[in-house]
Amino acid sequence: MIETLGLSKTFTGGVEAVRNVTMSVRSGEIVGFLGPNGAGKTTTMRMLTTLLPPTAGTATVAGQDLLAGPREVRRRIGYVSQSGWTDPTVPIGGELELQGMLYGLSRVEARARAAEVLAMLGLDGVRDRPGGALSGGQRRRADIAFALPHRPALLFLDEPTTGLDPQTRAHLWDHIRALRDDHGVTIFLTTHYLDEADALCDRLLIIDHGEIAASGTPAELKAGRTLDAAFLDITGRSLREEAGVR
Ligand SMILES: Nc1ncnc2c1ncn2[C@@H]1O[C@H](COP(=O)(O)OP(=O)(O)OP(=O)(O)O)[C@@H](O)[C@H]1O
Repeated sequence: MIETLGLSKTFTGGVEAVRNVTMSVRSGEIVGFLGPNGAGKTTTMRMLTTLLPPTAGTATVAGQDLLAGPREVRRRIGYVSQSGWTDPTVPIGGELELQGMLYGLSRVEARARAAEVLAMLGLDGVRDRPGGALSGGQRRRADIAFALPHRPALLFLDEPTTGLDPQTRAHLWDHIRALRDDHGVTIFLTTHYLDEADALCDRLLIIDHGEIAASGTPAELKAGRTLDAAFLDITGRSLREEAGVR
């Protein structure tokens, strides 16, 4: 579902945010992309979602060449950024219908698809509420709903559970699992919560200083340690942002 070869991004000014990343994500997996602050997670995700051009390397995303067919890639993926898309002032059901029409559905189809997506995420009861009148967990699920009207095969989630309480996070994991189990959506997500990575993900990729530092199932990476201990063994203990490392 995702194959990259030597994917790299150097920003103007010389910051090598992503260096020579070669990785793969198989269809039907939930893959967690972990790394310290500034490691290159969001930059990688923005390249894979066509929002940022790579400076080197190639990638195939959802069966399409990223560089040759970015529009085709966009048709086949959904992306939820850290800040989300939900407008606090607009009722989510109507907004979802509009999104569906933007993706080329007729009004009738868009209404049916909006109802389907709201049901998938347990939001049927709040379809007439504006984003600002939703709880934190409902709001994050609405953010995900806005990435689904066009039935993407692959969903990118950038820190989907940041700021949610433990109960709400666990509830969101159930919805993310159901997207994969019941609707066949492959999931690629970033998180700083290692308990979440352990509980939710089939496989983990750890990026550090722009390079893949480790990959494997949670059990393989842990190898008898906690995932926190494994993460610190792999990425070291130096602070990143304060130290201005790069
Ligand atoms: N537009 C930009 N111009 C210059 N440097 C950038 C730009 N965007 C990101 N960077 C730098 O690239 C590096 C990787 O940033 P990125 O946002 O990909 O990290 P991250 O792993 O997502 O971090 P976090 O966990 O804090 O969200 C950092 O050093 C960051 O400062």
